[in-house]
Amino acid sequence: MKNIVLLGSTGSIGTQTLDVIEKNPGLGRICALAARGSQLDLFAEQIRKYRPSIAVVYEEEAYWKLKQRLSDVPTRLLWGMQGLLEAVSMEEAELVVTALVGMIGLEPTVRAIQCGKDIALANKETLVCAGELIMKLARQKRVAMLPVDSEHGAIFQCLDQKPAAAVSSIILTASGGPFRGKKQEDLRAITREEALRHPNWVMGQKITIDSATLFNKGLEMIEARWLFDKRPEQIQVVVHPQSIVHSMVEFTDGSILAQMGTPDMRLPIEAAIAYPSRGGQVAPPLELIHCPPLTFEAVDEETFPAVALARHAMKRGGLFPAVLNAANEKAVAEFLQLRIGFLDIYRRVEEALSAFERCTVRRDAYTLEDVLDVVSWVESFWKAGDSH
Ligand SMILES: NC(=O)C1=CN([C@@H]2O[C@H](COP(=O)(O)OP(=O)(O)OC[C@H]3O[C@@H](n4cnc5c(N)ncnc54)[C@H](OP(=O)(O)O)[C@@H]3O)[C@@H](O)[C@H]2O)C=CC1
Ligand SMILES: CC(=O)[C@@H](O)[C@H](O)COP(=O)(O)O
Ligand SMILES: [Mn+2]
Repeated sequence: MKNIVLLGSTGSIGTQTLDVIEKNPGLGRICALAARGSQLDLFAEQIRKYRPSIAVVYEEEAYWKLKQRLSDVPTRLLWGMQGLLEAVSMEEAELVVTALVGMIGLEPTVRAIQCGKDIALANKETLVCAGELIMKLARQKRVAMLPVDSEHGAIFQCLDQKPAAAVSSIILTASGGPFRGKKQEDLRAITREEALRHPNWVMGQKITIDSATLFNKGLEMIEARWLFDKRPEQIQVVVHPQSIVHSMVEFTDGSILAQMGTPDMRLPIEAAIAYPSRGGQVAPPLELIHCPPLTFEAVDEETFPAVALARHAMKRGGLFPAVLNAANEKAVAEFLQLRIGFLDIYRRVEEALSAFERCTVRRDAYTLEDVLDVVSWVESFWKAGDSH
């Protein structure tokens, strides 16, 4: 039984994590919950049900509302970044599930590792922005980095106990998203609703748009590079529209190991929390006889330039992946607010990378503060773009 801090408990990964724990009573005990504060009814209900020692709501206004509503509950309520940092540092915590969305997860993840807590990592943006720094710290602190992202969970299982020198490449599978088979002209008038309709997974809005642009796969390439300590050239992507093979590892002898399962996030969530054991059945098993044919095809990088942009940032290294990620976060938020079109997401990320190229010298080593400065740099870059 692990004592778990769950950051982002009201989201898609957060609610599925709670479902996994409920279905496996021996797996874990919730000692802290955190959310932003946009779904106060659900968050209050979770606090009443799990009675964590600490509950954090990021927004101050939401905190005051919650404090009134939960005056009869012994849970300590906190707010803001300070609250998140306090939750991940709590003495009793053993495992932190990072299921919040975006770069906001960076500081709490770093603090959790500094405090020696194992990490079940869903929040891929943190590794994209600061993977080198985070993995180095995790090695120093002997902290386990357990991937929740379905592809990385699959690779983690394929790599188990294999010597690093025997691995030639990592093959990430991509569903291809809702617009697979379309050309650039078709993407010009894509609506928000069309982009939010993922063919295989029901997820939060930000990652669903990332899957539609294929930036999700770009971010996952960088996530895999750091999690599994591989060179950029060793990370490949193949489109697999059925999302049944969750990813693969190719070995030096040409043999490929794949991990398969129904497309249900409760499986990788459970594998991460239960590691090194395996939990009970939390999702419908894969019935091979009823599976659709499993197909594989190349990524159309001309129509979907996200993979090439991410590969460029990954090879460039240093703070470039943080720029890619921060610019993508801004662009997706604006697309969701109907302020920019679908193709503008690629344009804005590309412009941010080019502008960063012109204004900085390459720095291979960077600090957490440098990464946070990149967020401010992207903010200013954005404002300058808006005023043109
Ligand atoms: N959903 C999926 O199937 C998968 C998701 N991932 C990754 O997991 C992460 C979470 O994704 P997903 O669950 O889809 O996202 P959702 O948008 O569904 O949920 C995000 C969660 O984070 C919380 N949150 C957001 N900002 C803050 C903040 N500042 N402080 C505290 N909590 C905050 C939200 O709280 P509130 O409800 O109050 O806004 C919510 O609980 C992402 O990094 C995503 O890329 C990876 C693989 C699959
Ligand atoms: C479930 C999960 O891990 C998502 O990251 C998923 O992989 C998105 O699908 P795409 O392959 O379309 O990006
Ligand atoms: Mn994924």
